[in-house]
Amino acid sequence: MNRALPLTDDTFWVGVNDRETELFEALWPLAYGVSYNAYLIVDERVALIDAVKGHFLTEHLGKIQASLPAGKTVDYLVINHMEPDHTGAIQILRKAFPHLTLVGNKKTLDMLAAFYGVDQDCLEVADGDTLELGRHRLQFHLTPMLHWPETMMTLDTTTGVLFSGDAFGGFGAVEPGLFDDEADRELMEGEMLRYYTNIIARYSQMVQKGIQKVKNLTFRVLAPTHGLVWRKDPQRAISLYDVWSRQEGEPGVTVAYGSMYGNTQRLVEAAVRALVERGVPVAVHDLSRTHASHVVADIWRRQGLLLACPTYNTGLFPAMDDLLRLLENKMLRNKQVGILGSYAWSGGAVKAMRQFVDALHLELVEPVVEAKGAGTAQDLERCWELGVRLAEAVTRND
Ligand SMILES: Cc1cc2nc3c(=O)[nH]c(=O)nc-3n(C[C@H](O)[C@H](O)[C@H](O)COP(=O)(O)O)c2cc1C
Repeated sequence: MNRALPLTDDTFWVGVNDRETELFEALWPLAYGVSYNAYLIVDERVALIDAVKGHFLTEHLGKIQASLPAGKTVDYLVINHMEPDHTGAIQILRKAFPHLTLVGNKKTLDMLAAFYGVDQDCLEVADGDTLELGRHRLQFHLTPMLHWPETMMTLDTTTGVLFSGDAFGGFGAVEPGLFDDEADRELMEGEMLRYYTNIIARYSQMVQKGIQKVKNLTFRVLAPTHGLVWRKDPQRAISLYDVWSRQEGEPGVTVAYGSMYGNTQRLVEAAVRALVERGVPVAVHDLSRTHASHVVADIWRRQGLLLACPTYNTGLFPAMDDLLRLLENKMLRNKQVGILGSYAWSGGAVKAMRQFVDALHLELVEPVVEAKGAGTAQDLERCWELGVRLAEAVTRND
């Protein structure tokens, strides 16, 4: 989208779509791109709410200039979040708008100095402070760890637009629709879950605190720094983040497995068959083929988890090791977990998966199956039984 889009009479989306970056944070694939949302409020004094990744400055500046009435400049840049995908263009923006004042809280200003050597023309704000632009009144709400320590939200109390920073954001470029009522909601909500699980999930408790804070605010449009702007149903975005941060899964099972030569895969198939025959929704991911960003999102979505891999050099198959470290870092909770593994002499993978389940206080669903090589008929029977038990576990509260 190469033009600014209005949210209200005098508030414009001046963000950009990024379809060039392959990996967000050099880690997470962007199959549908990502947007860096920035907003311009044109009043007696003009405020830019957040900016974009430095690489996209030309397009961003073009949109700002197209929205600025003749003779006006940008007076304030409100920094809700310091991550460089929103601040990378700050030094050039300061040159383009020489009277620009940078608005942030104490932690923002500390990071501004550290990231860009900027300590002039800054306005420090605290929780609840306001800034008058003329007709518009901005109110700042600190929301630490959503998703960095300095993150805050800015509420325009005049128009009821809540600029929420990374909170309630999602992956996915907004070219096919900036607003929730014009976009492919299913696709964008899937990308939102992937954003949540990959970027925000570790701070789920802080998300809960943020949601409590947001519930006390009066607003009608929710405008995050990535993904859709919610003007029709902002509560939908909040309820999605609410469910994800409480780690309430749907009644289904995500299977994450690794297998070099097919032995573990056969064990998995027996368990999956039992689940499918009981009508339990199952998503199966071969960790050697599917990027962890998708696997983690699916794990978050469902109540049940089946982990399966062979022993590799006395421990976990490396792709499983990576996945478990990620889940540990994201503080996975509230899952019912089954474990399967294959080995040839010492074993080790099953023990490590068990330790993971114990360390995260997840619920282990028995039987745990550790088969030697291809496994016996009894091993396959036990895998089937595990599938039955998992099905019971994830549907017992239905
Ligand atoms: C590189 C490599 C390392 C392995 N290390 C171990 C090991 O330390 N201990 C063990 O019991 N089995 C080990 N195995 C054997 C596998 O765990 C076993 O063959 C298993 O059945 C393979 O399952 P898969 O067909 O699902 O890949 C290793 C196999 C490979 C290829």
